[in-house]
Amino acid sequence: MESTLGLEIIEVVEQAAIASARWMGKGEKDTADQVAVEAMRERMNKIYMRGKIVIGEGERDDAPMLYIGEEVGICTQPDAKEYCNPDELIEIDIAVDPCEGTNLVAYGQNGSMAVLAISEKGGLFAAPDFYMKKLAAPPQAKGKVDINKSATENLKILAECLDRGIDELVVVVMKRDRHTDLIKEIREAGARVRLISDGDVSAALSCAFSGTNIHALMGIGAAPEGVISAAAMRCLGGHFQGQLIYDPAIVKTGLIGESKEANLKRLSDMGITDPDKVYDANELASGETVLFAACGITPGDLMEGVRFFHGGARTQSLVISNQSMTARFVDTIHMVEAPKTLQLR
Ligand SMILES: O=C(COP(=O)(O)O)[C@@H](O)[C@H](O)[C@H](O)[C@H](O)COP(=O)(O)O
Ligand SMILES: [Mn+2]
Ligand SMILES: [Mn+2]
Repeated sequence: MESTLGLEIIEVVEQAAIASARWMGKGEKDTADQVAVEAMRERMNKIYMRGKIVIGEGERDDAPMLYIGEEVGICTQPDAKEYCNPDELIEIDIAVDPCEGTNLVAYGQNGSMAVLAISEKGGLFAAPDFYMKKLAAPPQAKGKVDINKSATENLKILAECLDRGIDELVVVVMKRDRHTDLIKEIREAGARVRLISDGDVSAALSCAFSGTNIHALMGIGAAPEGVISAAAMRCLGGHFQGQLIYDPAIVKTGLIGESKEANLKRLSDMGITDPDKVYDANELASGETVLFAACGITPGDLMEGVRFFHGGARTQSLVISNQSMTARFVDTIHMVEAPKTLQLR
């Protein structure tokens, strides 16, 4: 599945990132998101593939593009019969977040990216738009830290695995009221906390790379982003666990506004029999083939943001494959017209 797909999806995230970056710092989060969605979809529909969106835009708000269930790829288009035989292609599932960190883009802050994950049909957990309690950590701690343990215990384990003191650990936590106790506990255990306003995919991913000075992600973010993070962490051999959060009282925000009972019913209707199950990366991204691609919109810990210049733009992306066992950083110059200069770095 992946030989040319791995290359094409770089362009998919690049185009989304470039489109969104034009709205960087303009205070218009919806536009920054919408243009990324349009650009991602347009480029995706040029790929010779039979894809279906399993994690996409607005599960419940009737999003017009990249909605869950939308078929994407040139072979799913109305005139497809003219140039491709869909029966020759395997069906693939796609999870997208064309603008992960819309607030970050709108306010010119670091850490936003265009991102997607791909697997064969059924290879990605079709998470509902619920919250997810997450624990991400470097490969050395895989299977040793545990989301069921306290933050204090996990920090002790992490320090041992990384052969450093707890005071030499940095944990990323989203700055939310629901994390007040967690932040207190991490600080009391001796570790340092890096609070982020948005963008926990970038934080999870950063745990897999030493040199980012990020050693764990703890706390509750969105479930779809958890699946996308898990896809990358599975390929990178990092630790990732996620547990769905369905009780509005725990998250203390309006996103899952219904009652706990209604949310439990919704999970049961989806066939989720154990709502409290802790999923690991292999379960959230269980496919034989898993591909992940991201392109920085604003600068981040792993990638540069989009930089525009006269006649073009420069992007940095990351494409990860569990088949070729590669994590490839791709630096691209996009030439809209002949540029006056092309800078080497
Ligand atoms: O920050 C995020 C926003 O993503 P997006 O809407 O695509 O710009 C994500 O990384 C978070 O995982 C998540 O969506 C968030 O924690 C849920 O929102 P909130 O209720 O504000 O915590
Ligand atoms: Mn997001
Ligand atoms: Mn988004």
